[in-house]
Amino acid sequence: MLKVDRISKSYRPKGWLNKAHRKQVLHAISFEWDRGECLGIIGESGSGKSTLGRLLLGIEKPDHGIIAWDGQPITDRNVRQGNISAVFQDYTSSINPFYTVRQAIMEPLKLAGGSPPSFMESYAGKLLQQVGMDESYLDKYPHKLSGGEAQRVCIARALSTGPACIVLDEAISSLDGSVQMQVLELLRNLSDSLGVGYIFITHDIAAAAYLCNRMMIIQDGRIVEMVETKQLKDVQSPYAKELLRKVMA
Ligand SMILES: Nc1ncnc2c1ncn2[C@@H]1O[C@H](COP(=O)(O)OP(=O)(O)OP(=O)(O)O)[C@@H](O)[C@H]1O
Repeated sequence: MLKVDRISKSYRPKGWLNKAHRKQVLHAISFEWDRGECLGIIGESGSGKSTLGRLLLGIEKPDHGIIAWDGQPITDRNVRQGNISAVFQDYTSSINPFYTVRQAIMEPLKLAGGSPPSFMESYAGKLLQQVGMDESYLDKYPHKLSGGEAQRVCIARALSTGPACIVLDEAISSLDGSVQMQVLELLRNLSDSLGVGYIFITHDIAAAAYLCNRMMIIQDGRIVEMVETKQLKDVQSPYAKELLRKVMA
């Protein structure tokens, strides 16, 4: 289980001559994520969603507070490995252009070490099938893939280490409408078949409602509401009500 305990984060303003105070981006964020669950983190641009995502992945450290996986600090690479992985919005820069699909999918396992090459050969094909692509893609390079296919490859790569949790940061935002729906369906099916859970970071409350069982709504780096998706229409905070109103309009 992932436990986020009163984390805060600030940044120095950009430009090293800029003497303005550090900007507080996250304020005392606390929540828990349980195995198998899909938690949506919803907020408008600049609310701190991606910053929170980077902290959850241990890419950056909070100024204060602790993020722990089964009681161990997430900043420890060994704790993250095999437990938590990520899919980002920009699938084009997520895949090394000189890697084949096979190499891209196997990259995390190779970095982790310990898997024999013969296993990785057959495993790459299996992962590709799990995301709805056939093995003919294994030797293709990323520029030959559509956006939806490239994002499926990123999902296969995120699955390769058998994580319990995948952090999806605006993972469908760059895809066309119908492809977004296909990827959402794929994520739902993978959760049902493999038991993998998600932290789904998005500005798109409708997409989150489709995939997530619970939603955390953040505004200016603060949690304003934590709500079960089935109770979404009963949100209390004016900000969450306004977000919902925009979707309904
Ligand atoms: N490395 C950084 N250095 C300085 N400021 C940063 C840095 N990363 C984020 N910020 C600032 O933190 C605030 C929150 O950014 P963040 O990207 O987390 O928001 P977001 O909700 O994900 O927005 P978006 O959906 O537009 O990406 C913004 O004001 C941003 O400029």
